Amino acid sequence: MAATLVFVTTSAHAADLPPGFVRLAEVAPGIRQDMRYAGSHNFVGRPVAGYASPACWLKREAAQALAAAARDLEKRHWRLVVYDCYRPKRAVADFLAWAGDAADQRTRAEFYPRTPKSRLFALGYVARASSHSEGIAVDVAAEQVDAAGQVTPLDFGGGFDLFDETSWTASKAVSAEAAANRKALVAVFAANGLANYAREWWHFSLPGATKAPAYDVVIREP
Ligand SMILES: C[C@@H](N)C(=O)N[C@H](C)C(=O)O
Ligand SMILES: [Zn+2]
Repeated sequence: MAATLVFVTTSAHAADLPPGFVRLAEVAPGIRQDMRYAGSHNFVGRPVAGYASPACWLKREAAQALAAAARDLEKRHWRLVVYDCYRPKRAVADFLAWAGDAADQRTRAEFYPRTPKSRLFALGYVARASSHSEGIAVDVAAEQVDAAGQVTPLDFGGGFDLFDETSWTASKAVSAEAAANRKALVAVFAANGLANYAREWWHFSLPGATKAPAYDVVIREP
């Protein structure tokens, strides 16, 4: 009887995710999740369509690559922080509608101070067909955690989703420390099969998995 109950629970749980997807919390519980599009601290300024729960879902191969990168970075006492993982297609549609509303400039100072919001798609800062929707991309930074558990933010030369040229990974406009941190993150991710996107130091994807279909399953945890 107990075995039957366990089977039923597991099946219902797994059915909520697109096929081949896993919850990052189950693969790499040590990675901190700050799922920005499920809340209001993002460039849209409110929860984005499709994010009913603040959870990181990824294709299994991408989650495993991310977990391996996180293990390597532990040697530097870095802990990864993910901001976005799988992104439902309806979220991209929400981004597009937001970009077309020139009257709403509420988040400009933090996220696009030098770039018109109408140009964010054309300039490559937001994709119409995103590898996030395939579950093979992740937006990520890192923080330093010392032996006593004290957390110190690392300088990457600007925040997540700052849409301008200072966020280009090779930008010369950032400090030497920020440039070195970007380089270290990119090197460890590359060693684990995750490629950086040159216009966003925080965006990585698993290129070997690009045949994956895009999904529109809402992120909703039981
Ligand atoms: C919107 C930003 N976080 C991002 O992920 N940009 C890339 C280009 C994407 O939308 O796939
Ligand atoms: Zn991204």
